[in-house]
Amino acid sequence: MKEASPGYRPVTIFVVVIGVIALVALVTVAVVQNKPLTQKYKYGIVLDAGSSHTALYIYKWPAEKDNNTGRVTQANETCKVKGPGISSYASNPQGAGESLRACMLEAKKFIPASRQEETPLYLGATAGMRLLNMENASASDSVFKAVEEALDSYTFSYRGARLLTGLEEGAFGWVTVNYLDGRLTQGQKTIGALDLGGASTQISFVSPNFDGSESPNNLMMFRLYGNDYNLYSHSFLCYGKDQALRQTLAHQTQSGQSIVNDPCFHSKYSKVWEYSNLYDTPCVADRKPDNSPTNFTLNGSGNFQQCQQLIKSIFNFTQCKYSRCSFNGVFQPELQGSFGAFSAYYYVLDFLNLADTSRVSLEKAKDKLKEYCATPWPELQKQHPKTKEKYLSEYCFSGTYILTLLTEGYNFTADTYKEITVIGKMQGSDAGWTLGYMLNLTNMIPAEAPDRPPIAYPSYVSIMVITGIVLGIVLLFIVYTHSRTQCSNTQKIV
Ligand SMILES: Nc1ncnc2c1ncn2[C@@H]1O[C@H](COP(=O)(O)OP(=O)(O)O)[C@@H](O)[C@H]1O
Ligand SMILES: [Ca+2]
Repeated sequence: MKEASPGYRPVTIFVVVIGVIALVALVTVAVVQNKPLTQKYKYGIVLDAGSSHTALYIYKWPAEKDNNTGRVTQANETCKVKGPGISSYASNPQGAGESLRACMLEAKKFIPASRQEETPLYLGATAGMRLLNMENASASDSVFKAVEEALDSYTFSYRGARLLTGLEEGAFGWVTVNYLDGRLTQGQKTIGALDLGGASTQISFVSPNFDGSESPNNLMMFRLYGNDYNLYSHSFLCYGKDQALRQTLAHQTQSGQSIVNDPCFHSKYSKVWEYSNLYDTPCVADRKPDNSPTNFTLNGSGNFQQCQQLIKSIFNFTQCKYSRCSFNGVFQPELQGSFGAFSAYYYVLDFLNLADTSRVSLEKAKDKLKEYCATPWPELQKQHPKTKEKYLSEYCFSGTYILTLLTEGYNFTADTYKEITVIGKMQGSDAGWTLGYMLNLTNMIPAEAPDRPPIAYPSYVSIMVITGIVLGIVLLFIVYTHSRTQCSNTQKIV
């Protein structure tokens, strides 16, 4: 009877124990390395309240990687708020809040209900509100209040609406493009950022000798993933393309004339401007001529060179109290490295087919623009029947403004112009300050390099292979001894 039960020998038990340990190790390593198996996302919302319009961006990142590297991306197409920017609601602040409704409802539809309460919601306003604040501080306060009340009424985690400083606007644009390009985690060379808006424009880059000592107001210091950056950044208020255009118009209407022949607009183009409307911005208000008629008529003459001369007149190159300046007495260190140019740089240069700077040199761009500006307005309208008339009529001015700003203003040369990449989207996310702003406010870019994965990849693979082999041997061994025991028992019974 005793022999009938299969007696396990100590060596068998030992091997089985080793097998179980190996199995547990295998499962543990696999779980630690690959958790979780299904991807879950967290979300964040940023509203960019620009001078010309407001846009809503939704960002998403893997739920388990709040604090990890380069994983935040734009979740869907930008929602463009209908109507003008919030700064245009000075006389109807409630309207500013209500205008955001459609995009907020779209965000509610897009973000899973279970995530909405924890989803941070920010609104940042830029140069349009900076101008309104200068012009009429109580009106800008009312607009902010109305917008805050509206945003606070949604299920998201509302974290405030505020006016960004020009320095922040420039710096967060720089963070965005470098983050999306994966340049921050390993401390690679960064790229500079060029942002062109309607009311202001920003330039931001790291320059080797810039430490802020010459011009502390242009310094933004970052410590990201264990690397220190002394970023130079400047925002030129009134040098976004809409306000720059107004400056050129102001320049041409100083004697209160009723007709202006403007080289930055196409021949046979004509538009009536009200003096009160043109000068209704702090960028030119103090230059309003005393005895002007109510209106003036702008007639285009379509001449690139003359347009460039006119645009140069809005830059002041005479005074500079620093070792070097861009324009208007603003310090700018030596240009350094590559640049990414986005927002209106992209809209305009893309439309004009000048965005590929590696193929279209600065000289070629000027030639093409010369030809473009010389195209009569009716012909252009025929060629682009679907393009918004306001944009279409202004591309000659905007293109000329961009080339003049870059070369005369920032001192880009034919050589350094090639270093500019015109960017619409990067890895599916729009370039702009919003992503950098959210990453900063949610502390999603750690100051120090993040921890490595629990086990380095080569060790992980080795552990898996060795345990796999051990397990295999153990199983074979068990099967072998078991069948032998069975076999000898059978023989004995027989
Ligand atoms: N498709 C387009 N073509 C040309 N210009 C555009 C297009 N879309 C937007 N813009 C312009 O881009 C600029 C965006 O600036 P915005 O962000 O509103 O202002 P700011 O950054 O100065 O507060 C505006 O001048 C707007 O008219
Ligand atoms: Ca902008």
